[in-house]
Amino acid sequence: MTNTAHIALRDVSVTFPVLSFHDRSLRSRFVSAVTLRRKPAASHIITALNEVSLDIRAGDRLAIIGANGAGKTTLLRVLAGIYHPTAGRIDVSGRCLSLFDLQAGFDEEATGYENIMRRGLVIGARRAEIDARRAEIAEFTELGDRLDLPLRTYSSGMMLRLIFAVATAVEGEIVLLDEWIGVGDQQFRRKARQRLDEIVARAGILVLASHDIELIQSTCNRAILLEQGRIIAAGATDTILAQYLAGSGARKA
Ligand SMILES: Nc1ncnc2c1ncn2[C@@H]1O[C@H](COP(=O)(O)OP(=O)(O)OP(=O)(O)O)[C@@H](O)[C@H]1O
Repeated sequence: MTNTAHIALRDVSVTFPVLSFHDRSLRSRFVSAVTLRRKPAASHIITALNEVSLDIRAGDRLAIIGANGAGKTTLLRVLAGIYHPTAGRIDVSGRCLSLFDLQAGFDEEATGYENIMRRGLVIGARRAEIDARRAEIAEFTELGDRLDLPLRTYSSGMMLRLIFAVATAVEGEIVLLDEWIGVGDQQFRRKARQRLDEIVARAGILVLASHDIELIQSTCNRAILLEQGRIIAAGATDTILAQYLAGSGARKA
């Protein structure tokens, strides 16, 4: 299953039209209504990704590197199908397992067990698959009877255990990840890291968006450097990391 995964992006751009506070004000909406302007025009267009072209093939462990706001999360969301490109084209062959956007799909009032299903569906699993793995997921969380209680009664560490257990029980040929390795207490963290290593080893493609240099070096064999939504460098991990670190040093100096 691991050698057919492939992702191709051609000139992919993602823009967000943003209304300022003024545009959203009652007065502005009233003026729009009486002048029959349907919607106030967006006062800013934020370009989160700008003509990104990229091929990711089986065996690639790709790091997405860049400063805050460079477009890393946006690119992960495009790969996961959460955002559609405003322009350009994306082709993904292979099943994506999205291990980012941690809070998505959870309901505070639902029990741990109910949330296992909700979250599983959000990250791309099928209902039957989650049902079949329910006991295994529950065991991995080590939360026992607390899984019958509503999520609002959980500590943040307990919540992370649940998120992690669901995420890593699902198979994916393409694994999309950001830097949330440090889950839970020391004992759980060891177990989590081991589980994550297994998933990455099985996946055809790993895409990791991170600021964690050590994690990138130990996990990835390729990297791209994003700046203001554009790929400004691509190549071997060490080369691209060196370029990024030299650039961020220069920015601070
Ligand atoms: N929903 C949105 N609406 C408007 N602008 C957005 C939205 N999401 C992202 N942006 C903008 O797009 C750009 C890229 O954001 P993104 O979250 O992809 O950056 P990032 O590289 O992941 O940053 P960080 O390292 O800080 O997490 C930023 O300028 C951000 O403000």
